[in-house]
Amino acid sequence: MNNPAPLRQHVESLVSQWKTEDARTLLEQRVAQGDPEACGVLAVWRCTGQHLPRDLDEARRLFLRAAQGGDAHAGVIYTNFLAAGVGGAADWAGALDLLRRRSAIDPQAGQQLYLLGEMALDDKGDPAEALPEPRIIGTSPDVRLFPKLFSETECAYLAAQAMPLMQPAMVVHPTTGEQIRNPIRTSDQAIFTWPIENPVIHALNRRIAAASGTKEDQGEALQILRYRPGQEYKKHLDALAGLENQRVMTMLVYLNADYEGGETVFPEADLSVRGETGDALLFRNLLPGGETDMRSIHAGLPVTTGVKLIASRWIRQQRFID
Ligand SMILES: O=C(O)CCC(=O)C(=O)O
Ligand SMILES: [Fe+2]
Repeated sequence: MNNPAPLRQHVESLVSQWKTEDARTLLEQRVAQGDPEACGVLAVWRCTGQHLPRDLDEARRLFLRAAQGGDAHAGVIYTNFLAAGVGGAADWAGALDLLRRRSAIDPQAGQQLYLLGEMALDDKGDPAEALPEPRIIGTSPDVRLFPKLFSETECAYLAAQAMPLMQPAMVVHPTTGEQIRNPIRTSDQAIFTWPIENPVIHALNRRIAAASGTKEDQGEALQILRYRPGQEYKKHLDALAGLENQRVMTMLVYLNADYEGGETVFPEADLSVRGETGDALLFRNLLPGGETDMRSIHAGLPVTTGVKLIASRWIRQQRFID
């Protein structure tokens, strides 16, 4: 009988001895024999680009095969890829169908179906009804606030999903492009990368895209930021020097309001914003000609009491592949 655990252990042990080629050959042999465990491991390698060139299409096929062989975790990732069109065409109806089937045994799937049922969505997962009209907060830079873009339930859901994933927030190093710790940004963050961007998070990303007049695939992964007392995001520009596909806009959604301090401020424009739960702040980081708008410099002031939670999405000029 096939016992999957030893394969994973064997592969890990080969990798730790720098025998990655042997591990890869073993996995590929087992994949050829239809071993779901091997499909699951290789899918993760293909998805992350660890040990093998990254290939999202191949990752998606392997997650499906692993799922068909009974790997529930691979099934979750496959559903997420299908909903968001990662590694192949999007199939929103197909993803909902998989969620429905899983909901019999997986409360997370049931919760997602409930939240999606509360949203008015079209057959692609886009908002089917008009979004709140934005209030213009400033014109240079362009800053607008969409009251209640997310419901209280959606905000609470994002916060709950993010909590177990919280890690110290990073910034991009200006010359190497690496993610580094920096006292400019002392909050914690959780990032909903593609494998964990479930259909609810995807539908919220589509709502952000619709409100900002952009395509969903221009957005970087949605991040949840948590600021405890004293934590802040010091003055910075979201546009980064040297990016070819620049961060044209930023959308911040306030997930709660029971804290003090923590305003989002634009010192050059003399603006200070404090959203209610579900309010979304959209601002432009670039001038119409594409250069960085230095007036878009902004900060999240230190929280003084309570905990501030926001969702943040940096939106690129064109399709963004992480
Ligand atoms: O926390 C805030 O209010 C600002 C967050 C921010 O600037 C960002 O996520 O880029
Ligand atoms: Fe920012």
